[in-house]
Amino acid sequence: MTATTSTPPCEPAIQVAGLGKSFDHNTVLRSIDLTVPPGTVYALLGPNGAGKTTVVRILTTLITADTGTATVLGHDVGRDPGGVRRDIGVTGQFSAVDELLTGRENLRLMADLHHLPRERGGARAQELLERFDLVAAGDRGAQTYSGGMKRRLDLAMTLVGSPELIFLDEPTTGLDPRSRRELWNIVRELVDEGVTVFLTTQYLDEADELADRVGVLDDGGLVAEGTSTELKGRLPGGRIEVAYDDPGELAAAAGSIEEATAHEERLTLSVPHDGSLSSLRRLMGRLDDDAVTGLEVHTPDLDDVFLALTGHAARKAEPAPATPASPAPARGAHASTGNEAAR
Ligand SMILES: Nc1ncnc2c1ncn2[C@@H]1O[C@H](COP(=O)(O)OP(=O)(O)OP(=O)(O)O)[C@@H](O)[C@H]1O
Repeated sequence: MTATTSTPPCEPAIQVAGLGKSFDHNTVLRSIDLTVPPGTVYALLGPNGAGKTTVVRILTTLITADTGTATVLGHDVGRDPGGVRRDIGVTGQFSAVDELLTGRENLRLMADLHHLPRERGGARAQELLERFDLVAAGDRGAQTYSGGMKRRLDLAMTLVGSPELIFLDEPTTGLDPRSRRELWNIVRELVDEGVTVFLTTQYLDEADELADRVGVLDDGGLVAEGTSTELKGRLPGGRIEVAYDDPGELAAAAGSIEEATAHEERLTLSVPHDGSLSSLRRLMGRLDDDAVTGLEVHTPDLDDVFLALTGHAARKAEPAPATPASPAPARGAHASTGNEAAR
């Protein structure tokens, strides 16, 4: 499957400026700005209640913003919601899968909603069952599926219409580690095919693994934005520890690398490091192979970044039971697929 690309290559897939939203007197989003280039993954990272789903709901035209502007694939979300809905796919926190139908029937239903001719719809369902490793289970009722299988089917249903941009709202919450990895691989494949992905997550490792850019949302404000490496690079504390056997060699190295600190008692040299491969390479080029006995890279992780930026911890991946705790809403409930948005 290849995503159709109607957006000119240089135009951002998503462009948001000054987006604000309040519910009654509760200000949920305060002037959010962000840009997502086509064919990339943007992760909106934040704890429960930060406002992530509200951003997704505005960008997918389910609700309107109070202030600011947003364009999605060139369509203004306020003036041309139909254009947005036509070109996107959305997989929400609650599954759109109808458990009374088989996997194949769910996919065919989506194909019907996209007005695919019958034969084409059948072929598309088969193609997606194969792609999502659901062929063996395709003719079984979806109520017999594991949490990971349901999530894969849900995403497959979103892809029936070959959207060029997909929104994934907390795609792996509640999945076990293996199912999370499977889903990550699927997301990577989609991006390789040119699909743009906007995902929300509470998981630092998910943002780290998947995203080209990460926006850190806390209490309705974007407190930082950048690549995962850039965000980590903002923190002091990244360093490379180089070990020696010979105090003379250590002293010589400390003399030649001015930003380094020698720890004579443990025979190590500590060199500040921004976490990039290039700075590691540069340092390696300056070390004497014969003198060095070991090397360790200490890099701050996104958890450190989050704590430093917000003053509180985000959530670490914690495998939950494979079956989602919440029942699936009836078909037609909000924010399950792009097609839902279109109805
Ligand atoms: N329709 C609504 N009416 C009133 N308040 C709402 C509504 N939708 C969201 N909120 C409030 O907005 C805030 C942000 O909610 P949102 O669902 O966007 O957060 P989130 O970051 O997606 O959280 P989670 O990770 O728990 O899904 C919360 O305080 C929530 O109670």
